[in-house]
Amino acid sequence: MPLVTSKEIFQKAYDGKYAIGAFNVNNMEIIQGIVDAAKEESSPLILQVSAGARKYANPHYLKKLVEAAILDTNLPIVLHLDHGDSFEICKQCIDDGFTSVMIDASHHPFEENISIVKKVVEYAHDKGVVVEAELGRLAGIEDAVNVSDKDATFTNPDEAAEFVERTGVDSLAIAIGTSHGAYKFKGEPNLDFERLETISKLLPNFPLVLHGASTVLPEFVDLCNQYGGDIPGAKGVPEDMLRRAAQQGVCKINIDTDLRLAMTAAIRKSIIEDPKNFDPRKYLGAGRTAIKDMVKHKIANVLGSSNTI
Ligand SMILES: O=C(CO)COP(=O)(O)O
Ligand SMILES: O=C[C@H](O)COP(=O)(O)O
Ligand SMILES: [Zn+2]
Ligand SMILES: [Zn+2]
Repeated sequence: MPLVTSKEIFQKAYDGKYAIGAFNVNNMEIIQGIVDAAKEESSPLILQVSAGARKYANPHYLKKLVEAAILDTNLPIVLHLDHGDSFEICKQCIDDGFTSVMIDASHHPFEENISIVKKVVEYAHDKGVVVEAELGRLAGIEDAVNVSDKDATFTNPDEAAEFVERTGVDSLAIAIGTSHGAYKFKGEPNLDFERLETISKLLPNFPLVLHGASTVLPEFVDLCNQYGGDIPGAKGVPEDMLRRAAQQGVCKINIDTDLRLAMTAAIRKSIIEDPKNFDPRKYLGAGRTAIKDMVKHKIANVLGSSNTI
């Protein structure tokens, strides 16, 4: 099966009130862990590549690894650019065969965001590629940019409706209180579900996207810390809030931090518990299994996309 766009997958998810996981990929073990999990769960999948991942792994390697994953599994896989910050990087990925790109011009003023997104939409749609944009601004670390809490802004529902209408974008990332990374809340976790409800009412039958949606499961933070890590006070979005969001028009849920924590915990544990080992396959293999288990858990127990192919 060739790579697919998210169009039909999102429509089914919207109607079925579940969400598709968009998982960040950076190397072979991460890709294999995610894809094996989706295969066992019979779930569609979005593999997303950030600019940082392209820099780390070399775009050609990542593309070929994703192609290998399809050969191996026959799964419907969307290859998506995460947080493209310019028309140029979106064009590059479209020309490289990505089936979906995110143009994140959310740090620009409203009108400028619209005109950058329109340009990407025009180029992408012409080539059968779908586009995600962002309105409002999440706090946390995105590539090299650290958005402070005071610079973060929630999505304005009326602007969201106007933005979608004027850009022709296929999906929209919204800011309702999530943030990137492992430190999402200082106090009790809280998302603005009223705002989400208003946005989804103004945009019926339109797929919304939730970034910064890792749960930061305490057992994995504890495991990292138990084996020499130093990750104090990490906190994420509770799983029941993600389930609730999936009922309200959120069709794509972005997860990176939870994979990083699971893989790091497993590798730390493997290295410490087996000090005589110096074969990378042992600890990277443990990391890959941890990714697979985490993704299976997400698909089956949080996103609800098992057996939807
Ligand atoms: O939104 C993300 C990637 O675009 C990832 O979010 P997390 O840091 O919560 O995993
Ligand atoms: O949005 C952020 C993702 O977690 C990607 O992170 P990265 O830019 O460090 O690859
Ligand atoms: Zn952003
Ligand atoms: Zn993101």
